[in-house]
Amino acid sequence: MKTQKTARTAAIYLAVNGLQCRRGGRTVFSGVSCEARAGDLVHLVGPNGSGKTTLLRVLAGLLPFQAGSIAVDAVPLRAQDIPMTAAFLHAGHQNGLKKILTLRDNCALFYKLMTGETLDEERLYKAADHFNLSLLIDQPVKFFSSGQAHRASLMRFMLVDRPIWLMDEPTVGLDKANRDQLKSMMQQHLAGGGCIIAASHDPLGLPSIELDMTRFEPAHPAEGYWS
Ligand SMILES: Nc1ncnc2c1ncn2[C@@H]1O[C@H](COP(=O)(O)OP(=O)(O)OP(=O)(O)O)[C@@H](O)[C@H]1O
Repeated sequence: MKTQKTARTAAIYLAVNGLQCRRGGRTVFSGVSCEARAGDLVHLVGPNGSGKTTLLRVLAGLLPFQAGSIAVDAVPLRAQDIPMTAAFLHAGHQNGLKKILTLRDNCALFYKLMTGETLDEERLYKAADHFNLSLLIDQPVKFFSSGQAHRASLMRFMLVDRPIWLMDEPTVGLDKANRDQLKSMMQQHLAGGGCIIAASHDPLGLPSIELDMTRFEPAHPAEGYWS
């Protein structure tokens, strides 16, 4: 097994400056500035529609931005760099699991796509055990409950090593035991020098820097709506 390079160093530093994003012909936010260093958890808060998911998707390179800059360790990300950046791992509302495949095959596919390498059993079971999914490893994901599928999505953070985690509502649908497992996974990542940007209406139960997205809403939020 080739050892994955550990990208987590004390140097990791995400700087977002004056970011603006327009969707559907209207400005969702402008002037978003924040920074996260090794060990920082940035908690995005704000009511429905305030732009939390949009910001995470912009950082993940899934949506373009119209003004401002994103830099990792002082290296600015240009639009064309973002899909290939090794810095981020994003989990959005959609879990990205192939329903017809087993959990094992989903993880192997994800790992191959992210690293180009073959997933080994030790890494697979370590992540599955953490979210109590080992007994389901050979089940097609279509038979999973929503909480099990969400845990399957979360366990992928343990499969690959990316310094900056982008998590959209990571606690949703988790029972108490699995919320604790999520918290310990996040804690380990932060202690290892990673950083996390997480959108959540729930408290995350960890020390965090709060970023209230309502600060960046346009002055006339209805401008540009279809009706
Ligand atoms: N595909 C889209 N096209 C155009 N506008 C969109 C699209 N998806 C979302 N929006 C708009 O972007 C704004 C921000 O939405 P976003 O999903 O980022 O909010 P959020 O803070 O994550 O909300 P929630 O708490 O409900 O998850 C909303 O006003 C929404 O209407």
